[in-house]
Amino acid sequence: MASQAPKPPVAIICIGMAGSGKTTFMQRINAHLHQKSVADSLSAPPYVLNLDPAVRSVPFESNIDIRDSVNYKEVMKQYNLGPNGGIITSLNLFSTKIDQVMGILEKRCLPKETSEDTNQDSSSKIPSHIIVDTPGQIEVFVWSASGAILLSAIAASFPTVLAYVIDTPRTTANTSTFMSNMLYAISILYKTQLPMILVFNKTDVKPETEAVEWMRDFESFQAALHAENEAQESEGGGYMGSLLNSMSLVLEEFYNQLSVVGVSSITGDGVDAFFVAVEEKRVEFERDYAPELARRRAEAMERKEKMRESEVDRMMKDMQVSSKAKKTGKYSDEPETVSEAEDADSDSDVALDDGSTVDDGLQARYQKALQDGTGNASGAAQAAKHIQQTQR
Ligand SMILES: Nc1nc2c(ncn2[C@@H]2O[C@H](COP(=O)(O)OP(=O)(O)OP(=O)(O)O)[C@@H](O)[C@H]2O)c(=O)[nH]1
Repeated sequence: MASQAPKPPVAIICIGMAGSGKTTFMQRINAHLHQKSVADSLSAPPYVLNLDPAVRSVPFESNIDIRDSVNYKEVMKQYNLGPNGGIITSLNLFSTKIDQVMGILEKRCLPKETSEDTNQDSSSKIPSHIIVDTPGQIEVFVWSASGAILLSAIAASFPTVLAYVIDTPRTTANTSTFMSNMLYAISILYKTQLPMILVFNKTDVKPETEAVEWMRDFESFQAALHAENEAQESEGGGYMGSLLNSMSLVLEEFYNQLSVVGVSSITGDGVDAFFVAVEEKRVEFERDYAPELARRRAEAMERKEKMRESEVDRMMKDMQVSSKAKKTGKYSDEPETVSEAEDADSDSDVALDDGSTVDDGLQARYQKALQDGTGNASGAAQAAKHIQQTQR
């Protein structure tokens, strides 16, 4: 029986606010996938990318690390930049090497050409997941051109899922912090157009149940909001209260698009549920996102092709002008002498249906007028006769 071709790995991009626990979460899922690869011996360990140039040390080994190519401190010094400018510039420099990065990723992570040999050795195994750590300054990654280049390049080759890591105790401290974090997640979802999993981290400190309830049942969010207002003795919560109230209704649709899991990166609780959500999102990516990505890519290619064609047209016109100029030594199409103007006129004779030209037609009319000696010729013919006689 033919063995099933291995599926390409899912790329998990970990994003989240500074201190939400991205790096600890990465360490946890990395360890989980290493154990899995040893236990089932079907896949290679995960392929790990670190895209945070400013991190001092990471508690896991990366296969590709932005810090190997770009020295963040040196970038800041050389370009006289602050911390955020340094991160953006480092990402920009790294994104210029995206072809090489994707070349390595595709070589290491995509299934090899199928061979008859079913005794695959360990070197032919591919990882089941690619995991990517990103800078804590989300906006620097998500809203920068280089972040978009990196994300779209990965999503073009692999099913890609965003893991939005949330600090549960801090986010559920009050309704407005919770709402701000959800709005942030929405903006990332719409900016990246990739499937997203909300990872409520640090559940060993505070479980995710309250947050999930606020998402799934807007009445419970409104009850929490009401309780907060009462505690603060502000009736109805003023403008903020009514804004949060309306938001909770509007966001229902958004929440339905998300998978939500509670995880403790310290204890490992919820990691299995996270990988179940990743599989769901892989299916969603292939069903909904990949065709849309392919459509956008085809549109971009078409635009590029049209632009290239118009450039070629312009270039051809330029070349015609310059080859004519080469022959004549002149760079303008305007005739400069009378004989040139006559040449140009004769060049521009318009061909008629019977094979004659407009000029031929004029000649015929001219002849006819000459033969018509009875005096009933038209004014033009008489003028022509007169010219002929005077030229004798
Ligand atoms: N109790 C608890 N603490 C956690 C958990 N995950 C992370 N932390 C702690 O949260 C703090 C921040 O974790 P990091 O992993 O460095 O967070 P980060 O998002 O990578 O931070 P930046 O690199 O600054 O963006 C550390 O002190 C971690 O030990 C968790 O699941 N439970």
